Amino acid sequence: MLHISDLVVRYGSAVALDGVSLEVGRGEMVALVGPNGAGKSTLINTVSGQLKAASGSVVVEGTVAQVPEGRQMFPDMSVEDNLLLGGWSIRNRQLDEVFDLLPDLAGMRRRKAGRLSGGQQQMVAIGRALMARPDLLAIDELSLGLAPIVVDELAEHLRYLNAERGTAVLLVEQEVTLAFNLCARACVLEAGRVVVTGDSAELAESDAVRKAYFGDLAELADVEVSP
Ligand SMILES: Nc1ncnc2c1ncn2[C@@H]1O[C@H](COP(=O)(O)OP(=O)(O)OP(=O)(O)O)[C@@H](O)[C@H]1O
Repeated sequence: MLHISDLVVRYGSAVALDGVSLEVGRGEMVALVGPNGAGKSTLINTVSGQLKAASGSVVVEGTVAQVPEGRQMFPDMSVEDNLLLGGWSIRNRQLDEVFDLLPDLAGMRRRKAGRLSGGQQQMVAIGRALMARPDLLAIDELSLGLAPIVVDELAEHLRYLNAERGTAVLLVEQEVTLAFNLCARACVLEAGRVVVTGDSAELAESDAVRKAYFGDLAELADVEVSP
């Protein structure tokens, strides 16, 4: 449902993506990993339409919504009003549907977003993106600044969303163990190019991938990868 072909994106004369091709199937969860500056955010911002391609193509069959890096709440607005901002483009706003998927949000709907914990804000950011009823959810850094237990809970919500609604997920994630556990397939980017794309379980067992791209994360070989 997402077809990226030979994509080139530049910032002025600097090339951030240099001929990237990637496919995401309907209902598939794909992780995008790689070192700092590899082009992960650039790719996701191009998929969501915030950046323009210099050449190549991005085709999405359906709607895409992004959970931006840093969550980008309106801190003085309530959780509910933050969520409603995500539903501006559809007539029948989907608050109840989002509360079904993320029940904790219902209990905090009247609270100011700025008063919430980082994990709660991330849940609001996911809920806000879901208000657009996306076929593809593009998430830039799910775990950034969050405690592992909070991240596990968010990951469980994403698994549920994927299983129940068939929502595809493109996940940019620094925590490779999390990315590989959550997503059956992964794409490794480096310096604006795809180094390897494949089954997360196989990548986790690949010495070359571990040593070259994930430094000393040797425990990856022992990670159990969910189907
Ligand atoms: N607004 C910008 N103007 C100029 N160069 C940029 C801009 N944003 C990103 N870049 C450059 O583009 C390249 C890719 O950056 P990008 O943020 O997409 O990488 P990333 O993989 O998401 O990195 P990180 O993990 O640090 O967020 C880097 O060399 C970066 O310095």
